Amino acid sequence: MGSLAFERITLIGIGLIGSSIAREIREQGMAGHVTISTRSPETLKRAEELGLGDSYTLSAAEAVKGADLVIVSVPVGASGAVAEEIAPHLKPGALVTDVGSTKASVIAQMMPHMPPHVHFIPGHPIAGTEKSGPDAGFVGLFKGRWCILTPIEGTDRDALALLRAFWEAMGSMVDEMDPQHHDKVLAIVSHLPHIIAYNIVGTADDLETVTESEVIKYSASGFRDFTRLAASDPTMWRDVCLHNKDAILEMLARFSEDLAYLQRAIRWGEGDKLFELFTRTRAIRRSIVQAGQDVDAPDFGRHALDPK
Ligand SMILES: NC(=O)C1=CN([C@@H]2O[C@H](COP(=O)(O)OP(=O)(O)OC[C@H]3O[C@@H](n4cnc5c(N)ncnc54)[C@H](O)[C@@H]3O)[C@@H](O)[C@H]2O)C=CC1
Ligand SMILES: O=C(O)C(=O)Cc1ccc(O)cc1
Repeated sequence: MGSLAFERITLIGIGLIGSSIAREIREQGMAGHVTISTRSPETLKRAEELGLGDSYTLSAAEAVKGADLVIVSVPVGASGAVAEEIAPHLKPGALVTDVGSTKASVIAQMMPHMPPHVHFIPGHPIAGTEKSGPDAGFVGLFKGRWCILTPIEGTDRDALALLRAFWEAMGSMVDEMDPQHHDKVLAIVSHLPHIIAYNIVGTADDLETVTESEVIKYSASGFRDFTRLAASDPTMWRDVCLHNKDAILEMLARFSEDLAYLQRAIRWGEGDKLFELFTRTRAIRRSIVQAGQDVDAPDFGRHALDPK
């Protein structure tokens, strides 16, 4: 086993994120035994075919028995039901975490079920792709990416340090954040971009004159980047929208105001306003690239002409 090792790790949900964690655990020998549980028999069978764990069960309750670390990687809307099912079977001292894209709602759903003898620490790796399912995961997904932990007041320091070490072993950089703050930040940097992508691709699809011909034909342009995001998992993103409603609506209101400003500048031919905005945003892109936050995965919509 590797230097950071758990006797038994249980993964509930074995899609893109769960299976990437499983692959990394396997690669690094981080567990004596990995139990995998998921809702659908087909996905469980596929996880077994891929050899992602040591044992497989459709029962989340069975899966968590004796586990030292339980990682819940299901759509955020399913967190409460999973917590309710596993709670009575958790071993005293077990560390329970999740990877959900929203945090306040996951805490509200899971916390009431958590027995006092376990450590529940919510988390969110800021790493992913538009793909889903157990085949989509890969070793290295979390490398060099942030993972945000949103510990609840009174969280055991040793348990927190252990979860931090776990994500560092996954290759991530770890930050701690208040859950409400997390939800606001993620609303603008992740949730809105996806909503905008779903919207623009939907609009293009509604414009019947361009679909099935020009949209596909000329998609090697900016539109292509949007189609990647808009191909993301519908269940996952439905849940994100429903479970980070307030922060998303707040950011959408700001977005609409700023869009109206842009619309007005275009209508009135105010080139200086457009130029000023486009110059400011270009600087942001460059600072992200410089900070090493540009991603290496070939599928991330990067263009050959992007700044290095
Ligand atoms: N896809 C991404 O890029 C990222 C996703 N996340 C979060 O990670 C979580 C999982 O997302 P993905 O792995 O991408 O999704 P996925 O769709 O690839 O996998 C979801 C897994 O959850 C299982 N599942 C669904 N409902 C369930 C239930 N009620 N009980 C037990 N298992 C259930 C599915 O069978 C599947 O194994 C979500 O909460 C998402 O917000 C976090 C970071 C990035
Ligand atoms: O595919 C992309 O570009 C992403 O933004 C991946 C992603 C999706 C959801 C998250 O909560 C974190 C990362």
